Amino acid sequence: MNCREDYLEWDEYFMATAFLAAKRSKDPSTQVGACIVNEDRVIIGVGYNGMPKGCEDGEFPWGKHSDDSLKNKYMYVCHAELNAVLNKNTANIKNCKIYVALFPCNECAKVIIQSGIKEVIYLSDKHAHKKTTVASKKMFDAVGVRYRQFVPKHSKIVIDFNQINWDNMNQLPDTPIKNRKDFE
Ligand SMILES: Nc1ccn([C@H]2C[C@H](O)[C@@H](COP(=O)(O)O)O2)c(=O)n1
Ligand SMILES: [Zn+2]
Repeated sequence: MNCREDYLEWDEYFMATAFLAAKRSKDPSTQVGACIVNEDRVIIGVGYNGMPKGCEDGEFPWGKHSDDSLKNKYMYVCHAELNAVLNKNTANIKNCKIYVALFPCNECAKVIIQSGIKEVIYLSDKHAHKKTTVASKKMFDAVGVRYRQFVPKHSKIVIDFNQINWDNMNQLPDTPIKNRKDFE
């Protein structure tokens, strides 16, 4: 039997991990995830955008259109990249890569640079026109942090919790069809 050919490539795997982390975000409008990977292709930190620990969701705003900036989320929310760096499980993250759904803002760019991350792989650059993004690129260019866009081969990666059961069943030729219904 030959090995599978439709397995995830490394970039897909790490970007998908970032997107899975984003599913934890409580931000009603934009959920962002980030995944930091070391030189051995080991994930050493994952994060998503959220309120700081202890800042209760009921007490802090998720809106963004109030004239009073204290009533908007931007004052409080921690970005996915920041959380991924803070969540790292190793002291040294020099020469790591960070996979992130959106191009990092200038504040995250500072954190990325200071932590020693050397490459940013992003999916969307939809805020390219904003000064925060221009500033990020200016800093990355100045210090030699590489950045490149990830172009997915598959627009969707489906996680089906039932699949593990189906695969096992398929390896058992005698399994009655009626039992397979339990896993549908
Ligand atoms: N690179 C980024 C960009 C944005 N975020 C977070 C910050 C907010 O929670 C949300 C953006 O909200 P929007 O202005 O689209 O309503 O995404 C991030 O974590 N990393
Ligand atoms: Zn940011």
